[in-house]
Amino acid sequence: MTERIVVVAAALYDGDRLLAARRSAPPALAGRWELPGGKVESGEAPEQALVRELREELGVEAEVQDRVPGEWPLKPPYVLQAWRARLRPTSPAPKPLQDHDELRWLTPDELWDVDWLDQDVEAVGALKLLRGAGLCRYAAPPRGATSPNAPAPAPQQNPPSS
Ligand SMILES: Nc1nc2c([nH]c(=O)n2[C@H]2C[C@H](O)[C@@H](COP(=O)(O)OP(=O)(O)OP(=O)(O)O)O2)c(=O)[nH]1
Repeated sequence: MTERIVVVAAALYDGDRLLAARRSAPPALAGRWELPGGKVESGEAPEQALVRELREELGVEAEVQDRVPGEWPLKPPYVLQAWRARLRPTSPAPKPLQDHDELRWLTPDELWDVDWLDQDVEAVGALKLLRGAGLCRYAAPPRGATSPNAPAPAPQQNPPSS
């Protein structure tokens, strides 16, 4: 059986803004947006791989937090996993040093404004499953929509007074 190789991706937050990175290569993926990260190397823990990839690709020092529930198959033998992360207070700001040609910090309302890679649509949709204030506004895009916007949550109904 072929070995599975995990690609780790960061849901890197600054407050409630999520970092999206536009791929510059390979040609088939260039121009599409992803959560930055890369392949876990032999002997590496996923969290270590993510810190390394974020340092190499963006020049940042990141702290990896909790895992985003789920796992998304890529071209075999790769599978995508995502982790919530944030910048360490002393970290430089991210720059597109490797593999990317543009970065965007997306507010919750802008989350679906970029053309995510197919599996990232699933991964970004799963961010709503994370615990944490503000994140409950994230929702998966409607099926078939090309540039969906996450709907605002329904206003909370007050219970009827008796
Ligand atoms: N990093 C990353 N890769 C993703 C995502 N979604 C997705 O389909 N992929 C694909 C693109 C690539 O085919 C593969 C990861 O390759 P990569 O080029 O980022 O990995 P790497 O930095 O370790 O690359 P390399 O050493 O092989 O050059 O997974 C995502 O959100 N983040």
